[in-house]
Amino acid sequence: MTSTLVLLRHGESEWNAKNLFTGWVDVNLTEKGRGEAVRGGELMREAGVLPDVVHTSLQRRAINTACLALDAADRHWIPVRRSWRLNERHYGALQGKDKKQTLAEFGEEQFMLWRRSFDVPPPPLDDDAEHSQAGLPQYADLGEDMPRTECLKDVIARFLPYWESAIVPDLRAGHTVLVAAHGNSLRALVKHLDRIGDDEIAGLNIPTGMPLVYELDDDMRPTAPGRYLDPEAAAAAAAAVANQGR
Ligand SMILES: O=C(O)[C@H](O)COP(=O)(O)O
Repeated sequence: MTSTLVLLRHGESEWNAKNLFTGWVDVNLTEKGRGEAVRGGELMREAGVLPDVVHTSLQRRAINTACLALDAADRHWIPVRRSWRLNERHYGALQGKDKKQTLAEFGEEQFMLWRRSFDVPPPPLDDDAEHSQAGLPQYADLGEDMPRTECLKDVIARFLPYWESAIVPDLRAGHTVLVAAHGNSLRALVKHLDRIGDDEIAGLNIPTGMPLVYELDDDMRPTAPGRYLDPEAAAAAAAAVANQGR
């Protein structure tokens, strides 16, 4: 038996539009981002890929993307589960900083280490800093798990327990599962599914609002490479993500 997994990065956010490092800052979708989410749902409906259950992060750009996409696919009524483990990578002291200015200030090598290396996190964000999430009610239960910065390795470490304990059981039950999340939490999942190496993963960029569909076997291994429902638009949008800051 195979099961179907659909990955959907949120549509364009207000800080994507301003080219700011966002991470755990809870910004909303832009009008364009809302349109991308609706289009993502239409693509799912047209392809007959109809989620039975949705998992989202605790961040409104992913939550609202899931609502808009599911509404467009006539699947607004399915059960929903949310976890901080699906949140965007915590971008540490870079949260709120302009990507272009950061590149100009620190240079290409450091910029890419912070943005795409596997295991180099940006400097941590102080709890009393403007863009800190420390003390927010949605994270009150995290205790020691509350990040102040993360690299992709850290994201994988906090994402995989949720994958195993919450998403895999839904897939094993035969459900088509939608995961509505973020550029780097989805890079973590794609790295795991496609067994992408720690160095190679730097080249993977996930576009906003583009459903990416996997068929998984009983061992939760992809039977074929993941396929974007609109491959041309996805390739162009992924290239735009890669070029942020330039
Ligand atoms: O948090 C952010 O700034 C974005 O959602 C992802 O940014 P990145 O593509 O620069 O990692």
